[in-house]
Amino acid sequence: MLEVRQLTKIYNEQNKVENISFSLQSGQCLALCGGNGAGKSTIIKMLIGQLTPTKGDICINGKQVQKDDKHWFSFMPDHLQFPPLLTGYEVLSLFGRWQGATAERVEQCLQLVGLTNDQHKQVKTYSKGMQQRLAFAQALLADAPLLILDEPTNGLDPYWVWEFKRLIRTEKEKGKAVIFSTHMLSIVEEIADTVAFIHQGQMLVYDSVSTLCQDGQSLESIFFAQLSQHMAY
Ligand SMILES: Nc1ncnc2c1ncn2[C@@H]1O[C@H](COP(=O)(O)OP(=O)(O)OP(=O)(O)O)[C@@H](O)[C@H]1O
Repeated sequence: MLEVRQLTKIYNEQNKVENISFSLQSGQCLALCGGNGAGKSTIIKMLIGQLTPTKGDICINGKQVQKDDKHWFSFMPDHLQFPPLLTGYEVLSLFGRWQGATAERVEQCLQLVGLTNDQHKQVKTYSKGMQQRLAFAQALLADAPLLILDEPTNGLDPYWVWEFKRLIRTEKEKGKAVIFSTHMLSIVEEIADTVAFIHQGQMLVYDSVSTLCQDGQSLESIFFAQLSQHMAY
């Protein structure tokens, strides 16, 4: 459903993301991995139309995506600032109104992320993990074919990381495609079908997780091996 070709953003000579190509089918999950400053958020910002690519194509079902064409994805940013005085329920209802979600869907999403009991508390009283779960609920509201999540497990405790993985599997079973960025490679091994390893704006590895890990190697050891090869030049 999604085809990305030669996606490039040149901020300046030192800071750039170049020639990123990948494809994604419905029901599949792609993880974007890489160190700090590798280029993951830049790729995501180009996908969601927040940054104009220097060059490259983004196509959905064979058609080039236009800058303001947003109905094909739901997005969870890495930092989502909520109005602090509103309750969780009020925040999600607002997002629901913008996205055309029903009141029932709002309640369903609050329940999926475990915030039903806290829905009438002001967001300023939420912990970091609770705010992160509210941001995830916001991305689940709409019925878009692709979920794009920027570091969705930041601040989640082990139980909610486990729940996040379960929810993503459910979205995949419903036919949703998922792209997420993360530093947590164990999560990638468990829920992603393909992985792109970005280093200094270049895609060093792009392959299926099962192929990469077929000899029992972990993604961590595979990526470190790639990194040391790359740094040796
Ligand atoms: N607006 C900008 N102007 C210039 N350079 C930028 C800009 N935004 C990001 N960069 C640079 O582009 C590169 C990629 O940054 P990006 O935020 O995409 O990395 P990331 O992989 O998401 O990092 P992290 O894991 O730390 O969030 C970095 O070198 C960064 O300094």
